[in-house]
Amino acid sequence: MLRINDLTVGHCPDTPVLRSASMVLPPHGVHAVIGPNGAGKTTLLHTIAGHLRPTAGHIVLDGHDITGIRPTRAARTGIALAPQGRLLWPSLTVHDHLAITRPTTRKQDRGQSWSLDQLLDLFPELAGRLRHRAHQLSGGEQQMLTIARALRLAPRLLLCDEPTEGLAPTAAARIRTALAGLPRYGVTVLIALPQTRFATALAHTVHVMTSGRISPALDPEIDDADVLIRRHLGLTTAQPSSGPRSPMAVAAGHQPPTHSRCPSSRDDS
Ligand SMILES: Nc1ncnc2c1ncn2[C@@H]1O[C@H](COP(=O)(O)OP(=O)(O)OP(=O)(O)O)[C@@H](O)[C@H]1O
Repeated sequence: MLRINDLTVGHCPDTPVLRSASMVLPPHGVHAVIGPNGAGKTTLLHTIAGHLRPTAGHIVLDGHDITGIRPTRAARTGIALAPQGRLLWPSLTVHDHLAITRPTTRKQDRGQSWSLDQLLDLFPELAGRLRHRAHQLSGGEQQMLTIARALRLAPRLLLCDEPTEGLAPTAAARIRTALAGLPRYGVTVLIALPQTRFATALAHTVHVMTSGRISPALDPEIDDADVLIRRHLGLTTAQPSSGPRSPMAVAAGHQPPTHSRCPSSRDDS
């Protein structure tokens, strides 16, 4: 469904965050990209969603080159983003969020259209909260609303950035169950996560991102995530006695790109 070839993109000129990153996502599954903070997961999702323009490489969705398209066109092409931090409108109610979000997807690119009732079937917790404002919701309910709002766009590809961030285990498990069910409705899901365990419990394929590069796909049913992460980092599988214990801990100290905030690379002129 999605093919990314040799993608290079950054936020600041001459400072790439992703460097020749490549990955292939088969359709109708849940796929995860995992990696430590600062590895570039959000940058990847935002580039697919059209918020950042790559300086090299290609993004191909169902055979169509969508490299560098604008966010509105990405939405029309069937891509929706459930962003990190949720970015809800605090003073609008749950009902408002779902009522004002409508598919802009071109008919031929549209995935399943989600009515309010269908979204409440997916997230029954929101049914009793329709008149509540977003800021009155729990973290788990806010995350459900974030995903529900993205589904209102009738996407074929849902990008989910750290959907369990800050959630209690029970709320995280609810989100996991909902995301795991989406391929049944024809939605392909790409999730960015810092933790290995959640990804391997949910995803059909897992990619590891470190220092702006993406590993080949790992099948969590067959492969051992820690082994893959170690291999990707160029470490031996043997555990050094005095070294860091977890591969993710190693990855966290594995030279994430460091640079100051600078204006976005998108040129809107
Ligand atoms: N708007 C921005 N301007 C400049 N640099 C940025 C901007 N957004 C992110 N970066 C930098 O890009 C790099 C990758 O960040 P990104 O958010 O993509 O990583 P991540 O893997 O999603 O991490 P996290 O889990 O912390 O969100 C980091 O070095 C970060 O500081």
